[in-house]
Formats: sequence, C-alpha cells, structure tokens
Amino acid sequence: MIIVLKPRAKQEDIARVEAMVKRKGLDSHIVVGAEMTIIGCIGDTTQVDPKLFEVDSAVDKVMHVQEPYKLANRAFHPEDSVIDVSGVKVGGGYLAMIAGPCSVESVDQVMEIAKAVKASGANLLRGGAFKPRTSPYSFQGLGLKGLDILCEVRDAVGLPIVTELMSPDYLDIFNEKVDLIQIGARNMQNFDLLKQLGQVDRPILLKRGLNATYEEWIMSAEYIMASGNENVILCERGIRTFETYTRNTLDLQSIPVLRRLTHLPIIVDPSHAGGKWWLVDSMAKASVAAGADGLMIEVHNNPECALCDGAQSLKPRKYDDLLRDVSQIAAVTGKTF
Ligand SMILES: O=C[C@H](O)[C@H](O)COP(=O)(O)O
Ligand SMILES: C=C(OP(=O)(O)O)C(=O)O
Repeated sequence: MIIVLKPRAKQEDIARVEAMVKRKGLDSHIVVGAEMTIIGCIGDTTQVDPKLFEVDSAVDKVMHVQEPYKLANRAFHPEDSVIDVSGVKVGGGYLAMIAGPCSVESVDQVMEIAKAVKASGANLLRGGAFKPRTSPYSFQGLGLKGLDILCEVRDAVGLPIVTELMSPDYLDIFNEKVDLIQIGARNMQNFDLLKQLGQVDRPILLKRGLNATYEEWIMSAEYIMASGNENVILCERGIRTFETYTRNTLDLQSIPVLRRLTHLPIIVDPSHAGGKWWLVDSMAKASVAAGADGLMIEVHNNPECALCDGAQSLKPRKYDDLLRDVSQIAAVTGKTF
C-alpha cells in the first residue's frame, strides 16, 4: 500500500502520517520528490483499511500495490533511478554505451577493441572473463587472468569495466576490481548469488533470464535490493520463443513495460538477442528509439577468429557507424551519452 501526500507536504505532516502507519504495525519507506512525498507501507496491509489514512488532511490518496516487489516498484519511487558506475551515469536521460568483446582473449585484443569503441563514444567496456557455456568443451574464459587483463585495459584506456560474475567464490575480488558486476541470463534466478550481491558496493547489471517473465525478472532485482544493494540496472537480451532462425527474440516491448513497472534503468543487448551481427544495427536503433537507457554490444576486431560469439559481434568500423546514428536518435529522445 502506498500513501501519496498532497503536494509540498511539511515535515510534521510526513511524521504524523508515518506515525499512523507505525501504529498499524507496518514499516514505512518514505520517498520525497521535488513536488510529491510518498510513503510506502511495508508489511501485511491486507487487513488495513486505506480510508483510515485519507482522514488526514495531508493525504491525497491511498493505493494498494498489487505487485509483490516494493523496492524496485515505480509506485514507491516515481523518479527514474540514475545509477553511478564509477562516474558514468546510467538512467534518467544518461545512456550506457557498453561495448567490447564477448570474451577476453588477450591484452592486445581487448586493448585494440577498447581504444576503438571509446573513440566511437562507448562509455563502458565489456568482456567476459568467466564464460557461462552450454558445453563444458567450449572456451570457458580466461578466469582471473582475464579479469586482470580487463583491469589493465581499463587503466590504460580509461573505460570502467563490466564483466560477468558466475560464482560467489569471486564476490570479493569482483567487488574490489569490477566497476559494474554482470549477472548473466543463466544466473538470473540463482537466489543465493543474488542475495550475496546485497553485500557488494558495486552496481549490478542484471540480465533477463532465458524464459523469464517481467515479474520474475523484477523479483530478481528485488532480491538484490532487499539484500542491501539498490544499484541495479536491468538488461533485456532476448528470450526463447518458438522461432529458431534467430538465437533469441528481442522483446522490445520490455522497454516501455519495465519503464512503467520499475524505476530502474533498462538497457538492451541486441547481440545476444539476435545472435547475428547484421541484426544488431537495426535492433540497437529500435531499442534506443523505444526508450532504452543504453546498449550492450559485442565488438570484436577479428570476429572470424573470436573464441566465442563471433557471429554476433560487430567490427569496430560498424560499431562506429552505429553510434553515429544512435547519437541522433538519442538526441530526439532527449538522452545523452
Ligand atoms: O556469451 C557467451 C555465450 O553467449 C553464452 O555463454 C552461451 O553460449 P553457448 O551456448 O555458445 O555456450
Ligand atoms: C553470456 C552473456 O550474456 P547472456 O547472459 O545474456 O547470455 C554475456 O553477455 O556474455
């Protein structure tokens, strides 16, 4: 249940209504916006009559919140969240342009790609050090050596790094070294891992599970937030459908839907969605036009020889062309990177 106070409510009004909430045995979560103040009631509100609060002259309206998530719910937090990734703002008008190889392969490879994507306008560098592969015989990533390479390139090129954490065993080292910790599609519902992310200071990029509904996805964000880390960015990366021509199906509708349901930034990974490099350009532009807060795009200097996902990787030149178009679309939607 949420209580919306009349515009420009005073401190004493907020305190009085909050005391009423407490008397009902509920906890409160207060959000003071530029104009409006909202009090979220946390606890079992099923037996509480909302009309009781409307008696107070400072109360505008009281609504029952049906969704099972609270911290991620836009109703509790009407303004867009802006997440700070080591100085790069994401959300609320700031676009995250994440680019880099699927996997870290060598210093030279990541260095060359990082310099190229930065010159094109990327503001965050991606690269998998630990790879979640379907086959145990596929390239599994360079592990900690890959993480060191990413750090070396970050220091040389000046782009904060985004990389996937698969095991809680590496939580501390990721917390120390990684700017934005990625939780991949396959771990979206690894609830023990999600709970542990509440203990890290770093923001989290939570990718959508292969078959996850919007509510399941937001509930996973809620796990992280309820454990103590409210800095979560969502990433749509395509879902499994009956269509097999493309690797997954990009759910463009998720952008406006998530925007409505949650205040968290939502970015799109068109590389994993389509699985084909030639689909990336159109889907990336469509995503920004639909209001995405950023893009995660795989870029490889030699995709023919990539150790993973070369077929969905753009060459640096194509990434450059894409970002030129994206910056024009972003200008129309009032966003910047
Ligand atoms: O980024 C890596 C891959 O997309 C992911 O791990 C799964 O790929 P695979 O099914 O080819 O192993
Ligand atoms: C494995 C990745 O993506 P996803 O979890 O979306 O499959 C990735 O981004 O490297």
